[in-house]
Amino acid sequence: MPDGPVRLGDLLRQVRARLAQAGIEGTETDARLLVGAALDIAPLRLALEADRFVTSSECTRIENLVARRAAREPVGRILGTREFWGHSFRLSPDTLEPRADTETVVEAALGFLDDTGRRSAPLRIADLGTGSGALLVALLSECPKAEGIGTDLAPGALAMARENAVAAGVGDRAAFAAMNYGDGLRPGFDLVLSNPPYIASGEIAGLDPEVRDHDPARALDGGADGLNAYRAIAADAARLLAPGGGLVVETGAGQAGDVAGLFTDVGLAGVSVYTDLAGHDRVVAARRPDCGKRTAGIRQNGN
Ligand SMILES: C[S@@+](CC[C@H](N)C(=O)[O-])C[C@H]1O[C@@H](n2cnc3c(N)ncnc32)[C@H](O)[C@@H]1O
Repeated sequence: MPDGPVRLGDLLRQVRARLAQAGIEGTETDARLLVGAALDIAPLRLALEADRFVTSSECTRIENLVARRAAREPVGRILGTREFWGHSFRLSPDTLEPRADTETVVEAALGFLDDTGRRSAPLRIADLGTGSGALLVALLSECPKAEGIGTDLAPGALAMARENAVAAGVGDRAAFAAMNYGDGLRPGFDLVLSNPPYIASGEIAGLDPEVRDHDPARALDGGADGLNAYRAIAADAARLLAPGGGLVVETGAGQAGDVAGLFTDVGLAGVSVYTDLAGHDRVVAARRPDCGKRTAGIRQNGN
């Protein structure tokens, strides 16, 4: 960090160089978020103040945050919050930091509701392994008459999810409960969502430090082949879903085909795969057949 007076624009460039040296990609966004937080300036406004001088106490605050990021702590952990679907989610050591790719689950679920004309209808939604509550809160914020329940094994995650639901203005329609996926839930859900742990146990040691050292192990570890959670959810899906109800899950790299097979094996219909913004298979969706009624299938992106 600089010894003498420095302008904000120059300091931002120095922070980016320091983060790049530490092997971090996406330094522009990280630098803006960290410097913006230290100065209490919205990241998008920093460019407007590029010529102003940064005081030495401001430099110290920035240095503290940048040193943590250079040691590979994720920005969301440093700031204690992460944006998801336009809402701010507080994080704790018990919660996964929600990822932008997971918004594909929200898009697929909303596409399913729109295809069946139910986005504005009274709905029951379950989010299995809710973490920070990201998926449930996003869906409730888009579906005004829906109510939902998020489950998790981590009590700290459930407390944080509850807080996040209240902050997002959907707390009166959200409940949270400790259980193994949907084991203790009554049947009849219109939508079941999950972004479960899906990393194969043996791959966890090789993950980036941001993930391996900062996301809770329980949020990552999907067992020997990474598919344990999908087996459990598939086995309970026909019980949990109302006829015509949809199941939408996030999947990891190379897992979509296996998960689609698990869903087909338990009699779910309309099994479809959605890709994320990078073009990777990211989500598998299916529905419980609705005997006698005509319901739309779940679309693949772009169809
Ligand atoms: C990958 S994280 C997803 C968190 C959040 N849904 C999101 O998308 O950001 C998986 C979550 O599942 C929870 N979990 C792990 N095993 C579970 C189980 N057997 N039953 C319920 N939740 C579980 C973890 O505690 C963690 O919060």
